[in-house]
Amino acid sequence: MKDYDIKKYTKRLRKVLDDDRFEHTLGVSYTCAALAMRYEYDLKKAQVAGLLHDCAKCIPDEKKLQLCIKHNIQMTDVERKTPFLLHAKVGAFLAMNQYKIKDKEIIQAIINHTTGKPNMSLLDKIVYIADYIEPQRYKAANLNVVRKMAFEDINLALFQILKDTLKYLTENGGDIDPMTQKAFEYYKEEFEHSSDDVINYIKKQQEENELNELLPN
Ligand SMILES: Nc1ncnc2c1ncn2[C@@H]1O[C@H](COP(=O)(O)OP(=O)(O)O)[C@@H](O)[C@H]1O
Repeated sequence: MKDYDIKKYTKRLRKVLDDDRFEHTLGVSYTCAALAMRYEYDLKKAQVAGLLHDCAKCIPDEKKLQLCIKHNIQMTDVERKTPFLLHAKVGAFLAMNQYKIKDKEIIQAIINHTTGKPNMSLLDKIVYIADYIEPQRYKAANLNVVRKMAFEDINLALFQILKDTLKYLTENGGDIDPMTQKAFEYYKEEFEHSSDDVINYIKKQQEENELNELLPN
């Protein structure tokens, strides 16, 4: 197994992230580890990917843009207009160059953690989902359902998060990176009956008397 110095990464992150982001980062890392246990993925790699996913989050937008130009990191039009999205690519760059991460799956998972993408790897899915469900999160739609679903059917949980994120972004205006829509379409095709699956899943939970308030009668 590769040697990842989790203590050292954590120490550095404590310095470069604000308090809330640091707490979120720890939550994501532990949730990644829990999902990795469930889906038999390498625990250390999942923890490291979770730990580093937001390592560029507290860099000001202007600086992120400069770093992309300086290091020839390709930007899409949406990223140029909405530079907070660049924390994913800049984070992957820092993971490689400052944290000396060489593992391609970890780097890819950092790149994909904000928008998702079609045909995500298991680690991509673990980080993307952990970012949404980690214990400190409280605002997103259907959180209780998705938290449980994530440990029962990872693809269904992924699909539901993509769907709820697109709904949230559409309702709240602003630019939407088309990659999330592409990811949604990809997984929608993969489960032709996925909407039914999600509704059936929620109904089952209702029958178990756990989540009564989530569906209209
Ligand atoms: N396709 C997209 N286009 C624009 N914004 C997006 C897209 N997907 C996700 N976001 C938004 O990007 C923001 C940052 O996401 P993320 O990287 O997960 O950081 P955070 O941990 O702050 O939520 C979130 O508010 C999310 O709603």
